[in-house]
Amino acid sequence: MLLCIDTGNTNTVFSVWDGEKFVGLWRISTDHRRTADEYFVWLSTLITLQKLELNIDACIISSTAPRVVFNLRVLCNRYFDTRPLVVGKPDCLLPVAPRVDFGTVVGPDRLVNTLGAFDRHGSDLIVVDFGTATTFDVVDTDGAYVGGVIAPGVNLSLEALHMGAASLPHVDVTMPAKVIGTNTVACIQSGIFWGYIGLVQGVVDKIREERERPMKVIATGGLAPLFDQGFDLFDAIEDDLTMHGLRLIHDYNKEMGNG
Ligand SMILES: Nc1ncnc2c1ncn2[C@@H]1O[C@H](COP(=O)(O)OP(=O)(O)OP(=O)(O)O)[C@@H](O)[C@H]1O
Ligand SMILES: CC(C)(CO)[C@@H](O)C(=O)NCCC(=O)O
Ligand SMILES: [K+]
Repeated sequence: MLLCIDTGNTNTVFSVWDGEKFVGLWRISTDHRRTADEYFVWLSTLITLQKLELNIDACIISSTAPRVVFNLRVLCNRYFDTRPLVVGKPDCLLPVAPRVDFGTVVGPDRLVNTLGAFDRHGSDLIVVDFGTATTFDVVDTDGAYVGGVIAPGVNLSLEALHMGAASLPHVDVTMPAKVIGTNTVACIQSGIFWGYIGLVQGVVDKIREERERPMKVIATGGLAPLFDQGFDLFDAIEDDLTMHGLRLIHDYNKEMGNG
């Protein structure tokens, strides 16, 4: 069975592919100080609680936080007796290479998302990920990542308002009933919600204009459903896109006789 690990800047998600489906999905906050032993105690407790019989014999990691990888590698070596594939490292093969400026290190989450989305939806895609950052990844006809857009994430923007302005409280994002807020919280919620609707719509339109062709929009990340309430922004929402991409990359490496 394959253990897939997706480390974002805020959360790290673990899931296991049993050969037919993903079993279990476990989320822990990202912290580079967490040791292999800590991960294992946490993970094995949850696996036991769910009465799952897991035989992990392969691991793949995507991490947007480079410092976290060391301890995740130790986890895979020590507790699962395997050498993990790490997306973005030279010894992890990708079905198609990204086409970006020389020397650019593309976020591994973006590479994984684009490969996952290309497998399910074919070419000419815009993948929108509502994570710590809100990213737009453009997928070309051959499935290659050819660039995109990085904007601050929704929760990061809310946090920044609270941090930077003494009288603004911390607010959770929701869809406000009206655009014009009549109290501070409603004003912030409106700014964030309608601001991001406008951001997504505007960026998608601009990308389509620049590419001069129709492009499907695939959304992923915890907040994607919130921004889809009746606005027709996305052709599909897939909460398992990153896990799907990780599994594909693992299978591809196996096919190529790598690891
Ligand atoms: N209504 C909501 N308001 C605030 N946060 C929400 C809401 N719904 C979901 N979330 C958050 O979305 C997150 C899940 O999203 P996701 O895993 O895509 O991104 P992340 O963990 O924040 O970022 P990263 O992947 O960069 O670490 C959860 O942390 C959850 O708290
Ligand atoms: C943009 C984030 C933070 C989104 O998770 C991540 O993909 C990242 O750190 N990327 C590196 C820079 C780039 O993708 O061009
Ligand atoms: K993510």
